[in-house]
Amino acid sequence: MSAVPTVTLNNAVEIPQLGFGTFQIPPEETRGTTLAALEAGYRHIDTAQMYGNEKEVGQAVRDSGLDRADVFVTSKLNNDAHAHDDALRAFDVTMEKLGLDHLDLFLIHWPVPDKGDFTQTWKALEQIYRDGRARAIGVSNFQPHHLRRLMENSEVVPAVNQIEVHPYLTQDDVRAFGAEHDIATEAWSPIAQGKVLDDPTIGRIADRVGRTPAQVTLRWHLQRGDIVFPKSSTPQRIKENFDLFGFELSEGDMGEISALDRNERTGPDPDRFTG
Ligand SMILES: NC(=O)C1=CN([C@@H]2O[C@H](COP(=O)(O)OP(=O)(O)OC[C@H]3O[C@@H](n4cnc5c(N)ncnc54)[C@H](OP(=O)(O)O)[C@@H]3O)[C@@H](O)[C@H]2O)C=CC1
Ligand SMILES: O=C1CO[C@H](CO)[C@@H](O)[C@@H]1O
Repeated sequence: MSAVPTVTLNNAVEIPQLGFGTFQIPPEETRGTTLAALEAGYRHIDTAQMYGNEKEVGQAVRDSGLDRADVFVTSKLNNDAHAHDDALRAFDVTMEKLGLDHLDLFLIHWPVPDKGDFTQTWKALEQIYRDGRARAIGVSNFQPHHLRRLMENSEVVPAVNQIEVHPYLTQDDVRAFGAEHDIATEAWSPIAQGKVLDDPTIGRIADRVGRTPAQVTLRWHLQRGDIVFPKSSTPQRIKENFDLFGFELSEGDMGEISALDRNERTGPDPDRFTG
């Protein structure tokens, strides 16, 4: 099994560049599916209060027999808990559900406008970070204007910004802003929930390198330097999506895939989403 590279976050914490996503895995399946991912070699699990499966993710991590220090666990704050004290309480509930003594990364899930000022929410996350209860804190679905406002009103720079990125939505501007400010980009829905897998360009490259369209797409993300966590409930795909380290895409392949950008989202637009 090849070792997964890590990305060094702006506070020196190391995060495995390839992880496992758990959105839409029903709670009753989450323990088994997450254990299958850990068994396949994944050491980074992405969940959220919104996904309703934190308890089962925590159960899988605890039942895996792995050292806690060897598994990187992320969760995200719900949109209805942005008030400062609500955020602190919601974090406590997350930790109770997970049954873990600390979290590796805690994110503000969305910069929702009507649920309180996210700079106040961020102060709660800073407190959690300073108390050592989360090793790193970050945001999700923030546009550069949200990040600017956050950084003007806070001390800790977010370690990551988790945004939708895939070949049909390459997000060059948000990623460039992150790179400039040492905020790592995490790419959610990295295969656009399957929508890019029938793309003829990706198919042609996959045929040429002898890999699947999903592997080619995930490899494209890794070579761009982003952090990814594809979701699958299918045992064979869980393994397939982890097997990304025995091949490389050429500069030409990378360029062709990046040129597929058509600014097409599978999820909500952060400037319109109200939670
Ligand atoms: N911060 C945020 O706002 C968001 C964060 N996320 C995070 O990102 C993770 C990944 O994104 P997600 O939206 O789940 O979408 P993905 O892009 O990871 O796609 C998942 C879908 O693709 C299918 N699939 C997975 N692997 C393969 C494969 N090798 N071949 C063919 N089909 C495949 C899965 O089917 P099957 O399961 O049946 O195998 C599932 O339907 C989430 O699970 C979540 O952790 C996601 C959305 C928003
Ligand atoms: O994490 C998430 C899962 O997907 C949902 C629908 O796209 C998002 O709203 C949410 O942020």
